[in-house]
Amino acid sequence: MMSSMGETVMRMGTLMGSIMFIYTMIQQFIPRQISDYLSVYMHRITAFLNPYMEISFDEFTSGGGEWLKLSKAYTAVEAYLGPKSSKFAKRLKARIVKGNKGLVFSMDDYEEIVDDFEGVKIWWSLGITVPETNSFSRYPSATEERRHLTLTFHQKHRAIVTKSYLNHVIKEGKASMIENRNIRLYSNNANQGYYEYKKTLWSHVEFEHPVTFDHLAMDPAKKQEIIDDLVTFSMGRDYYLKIGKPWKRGYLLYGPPGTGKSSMIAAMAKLLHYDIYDLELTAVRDNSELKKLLHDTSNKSITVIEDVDCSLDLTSRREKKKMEEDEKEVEESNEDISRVTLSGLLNVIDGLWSACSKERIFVFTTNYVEELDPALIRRGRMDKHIELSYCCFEGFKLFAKIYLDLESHELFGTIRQLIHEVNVSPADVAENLMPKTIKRDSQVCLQNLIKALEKIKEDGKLKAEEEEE
Ligand SMILES: Nc1ncnc2c1ncn2[C@@H]1O[C@H](COP(=O)(O)OP(=O)(O)OP(=O)(O)O)[C@@H](O)[C@H]1O
Repeated sequence: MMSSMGETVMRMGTLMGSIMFIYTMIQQFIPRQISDYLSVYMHRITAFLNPYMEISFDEFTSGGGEWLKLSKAYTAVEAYLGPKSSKFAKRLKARIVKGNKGLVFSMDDYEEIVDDFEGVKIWWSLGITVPETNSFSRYPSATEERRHLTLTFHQKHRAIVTKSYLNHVIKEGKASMIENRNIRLYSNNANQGYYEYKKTLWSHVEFEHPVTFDHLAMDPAKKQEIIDDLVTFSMGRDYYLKIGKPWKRGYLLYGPPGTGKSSMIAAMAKLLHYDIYDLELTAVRDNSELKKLLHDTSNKSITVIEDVDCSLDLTSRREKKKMEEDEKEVEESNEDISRVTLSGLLNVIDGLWSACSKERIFVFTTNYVEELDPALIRRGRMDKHIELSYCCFEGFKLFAKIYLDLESHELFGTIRQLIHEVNVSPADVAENLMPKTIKRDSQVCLQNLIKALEKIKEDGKLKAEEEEE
């Protein structure tokens, strides 16, 4: 059925081609006025005989002057067709695209594939045009052959194709582009490119942190609760629209050093496939620069302020300094100091502009939650407070499984007891359990950990005795 429809379209094309050929021949022997008059009818006849319509997407659009720029619509359609092409097209092109996880497939030139949308058949084909130009161009891209993707469909489906199908194609295509590209880690060390257009507020690297939620040692029920919360948020577009609130969520991660706050942020980004914007608040000059920076982040992203207590401390220290020194001196010494205030920060999280973006997550981390201003972390601003704490026996078992492939061992009992008695961070457990040599000797690794835990216990006792005295 599919191929017979394809053949029908092809036969139509051939018929139209023949009619146009005959018409062109006749045109040469008849006067101009009659030819113009006939051409109106020719279009009507061809439209009547051919019930199929075409929409095409050009690979390049004009970038001003002779420059051409890659069309966003074409790229999205190409991304949408990628998986279908690798499944159905007989000839494929494969290429490596910078920032993508693997090879990117697309259909080869003059290839055609069929798509089905709510029972409507749509044909996609990839064609090439070579621009006719005799002029010499300094910009080769303007004269090179250009590709275009064309979709053909029966005109009775015009409404469904133009209203629903194309929206679906662009949306899916963009989602697939995000899905397939590597996560990026941005930081606010301004990118000082030589050229003006290369200067950006954020610079980025590919984010290749291997940690996922599977690697995080924490209470399994709590872990699952966080995963569910994140997934529900990422699918909450309609919910946020319904309740009339911006589609954003704040997480406050707190706990002693080495309990996995940074690791959890990496796992969050991996789970949702969001970019991370690591905002170093102390490097931001003032509230208006902060606003610009936040404006410049993309949707589907996590903005992180690590050790937020330290960043905001700086503000109060500066204020004290201001009182101590005379105004002029302060101005000079403050040139390199951040003037970001708490209210400035609250404004960018909650202010009107925050409603202009979608799918944004804010994460603040701190080792000292009690020192934070309540206004900063009140529920609604930081929707979920997550405490990351000392290592429990479950956490140790996860490390033993990952590092040593051990489900159980006679030394597990001793370790369970010790972990119960001392406050030890997951980072310390991981560090002391990790094999020190390439050869993984489980017995030695477990004994190393026991020694470390016993030392922590001893140190704790000594400290307690000193305090008593
Ligand atoms: N809960 C955990 N699960 C698995 N690994 C952990 C956990 N906590 C810490 N680690 C390990 O310890 C190291 C340090 O952890 P991480 O930087 O995530 O902790 P942190 O809480 O952000 O520390 P800090 O407050 O000092 O920045 C990482 O290499 C990580 O692999």
